[in-house]
Amino acid sequence: MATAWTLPDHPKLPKGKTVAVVVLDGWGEANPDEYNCIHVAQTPVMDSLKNGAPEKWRLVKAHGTAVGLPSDDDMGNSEVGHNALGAGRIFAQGAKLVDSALASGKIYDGEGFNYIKESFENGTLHLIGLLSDGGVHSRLDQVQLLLKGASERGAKRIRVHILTDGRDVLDGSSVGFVETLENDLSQLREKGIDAQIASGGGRMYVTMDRYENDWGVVKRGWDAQVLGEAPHKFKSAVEAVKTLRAVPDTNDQYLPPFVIVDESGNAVGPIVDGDAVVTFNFRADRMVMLAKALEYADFDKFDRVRVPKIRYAGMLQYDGELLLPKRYLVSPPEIERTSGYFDESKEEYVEVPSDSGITFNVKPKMKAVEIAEKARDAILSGKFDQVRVNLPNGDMVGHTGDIEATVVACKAADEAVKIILDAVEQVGGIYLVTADHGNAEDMVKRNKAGKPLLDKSGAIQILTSHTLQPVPVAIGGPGLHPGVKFRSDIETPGLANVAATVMNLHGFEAPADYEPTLIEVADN
Ligand SMILES: O=C(O)[C@@H](CO)OP(=O)(O)O
Ligand SMILES: [Mn+2]
Ligand SMILES: [Mn+2]
Repeated sequence: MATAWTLPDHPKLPKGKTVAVVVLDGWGEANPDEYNCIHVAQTPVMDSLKNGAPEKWRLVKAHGTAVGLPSDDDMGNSEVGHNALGAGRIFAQGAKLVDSALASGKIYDGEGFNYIKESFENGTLHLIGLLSDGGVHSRLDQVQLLLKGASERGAKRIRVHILTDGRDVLDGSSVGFVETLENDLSQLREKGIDAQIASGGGRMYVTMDRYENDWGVVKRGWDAQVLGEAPHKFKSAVEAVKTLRAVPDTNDQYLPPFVIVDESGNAVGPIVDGDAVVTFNFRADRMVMLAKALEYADFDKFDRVRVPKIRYAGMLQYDGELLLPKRYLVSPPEIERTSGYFDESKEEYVEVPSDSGITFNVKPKMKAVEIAEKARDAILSGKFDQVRVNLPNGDMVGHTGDIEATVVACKAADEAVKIILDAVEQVGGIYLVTADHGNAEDMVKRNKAGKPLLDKSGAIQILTSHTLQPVPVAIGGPGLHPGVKFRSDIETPGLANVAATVMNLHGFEAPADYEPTLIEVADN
């Protein structure tokens, strides 16, 4: 059925104003202290927006159930935050869909599981993914349930290929996750199932690259997982992670690839013809490159050396347009009628490539100025009704855990906002500034009372991850109708309320099933 895209006119707000939607990545609101890099940094532009509270500045939820995650203990992330921003409604996201499918057992009735199950009799089941309870890309408890479910349904030989995290969870937590998994696998072995960890590596250095930034990352994983080859060989994964972490300047995110070998030095779990493979991340962006390597017959991104004939399924389908992978255990959320990409002839996408091969604390300003100048030019061109821009600094530098660098990053993002708002001013436009989730506003792990936690050596525990904090939404600009202000009757809005708000700023009413707009227009 053709979708009707026509929106009703807004009864009071005019059309034709250029609207700039600025999304600050990893920019939440938290108590001002020394671990709040946004507070420590000089951010005069964002500070002045905040002075517009409560009518022109407010907070919205960017985590948990407000963005379709299983619980309010789940921090926000880019995928779910941008989905809520674009969809204007709350759809259950990957994490939640997998939870439901596992709880109901439906995951085992689906086409995807039945497909891989064919290999259980004579082949090995390989599980590849991020070993963590971060809940951004994957969750350990889901892997544990899948191991149990698959072994109860005939998997006799299982190999797990782990990627250590340290980005959504504390650095150093890899050891505990590996110990937990080893314990589960040894229980399976007691039941006569040949189950072991076969390979591993840190997520940012092995396998989980994204946007085709560096295929070398995926190749390192391929060599270990498929070919059974890696520079480091260990008898056990606990030993591997402990030994590799002891090398100065290493961390969970960047552990080098390793394989587990048997008494004779042979890799215990290369992927061979007849095996089944499941990539257990539910989030797509950092698994889709491996999915291509596993599934495509024609593939020229690196030399795969040996391409095993396998039955492969993703936890979810990672790319709905490429239908990749063809088989998957759980169907991804069906998000329709979004305010996102729908007409190539009317939209232009510009990517300013990030520096590659560095950790962003080395260059915390990133390409903020370049990005802001592109946005400025787009606004000044008069060609676009809406210019949407993402400023990555707070998040990408926040993930490094480097507090000083994150302060520099926040200042750079603020300066970029200034360039964009100045352009809005020049064209008589409107701006809406928000963020997709928190990160830079809190760089330390805290106890329930909010006190920073110390590690054994008395140092603070650095928080590299996103947070549970709300994010700001600010509106303004010379084109904003003078009567527009934030409503006070929506008590706990979230990112999903932003889409209807933006539609109003363009002079339209949002579809009835969208989450309500944040603004009202006072008569004057
Ligand atoms: O880097 C990533 O993959 C995630 C954290 O795991 O961050 P974001 O959601 O901001 O992309
Ligand atoms: Mn983000
Ligand atoms: Mn992030």
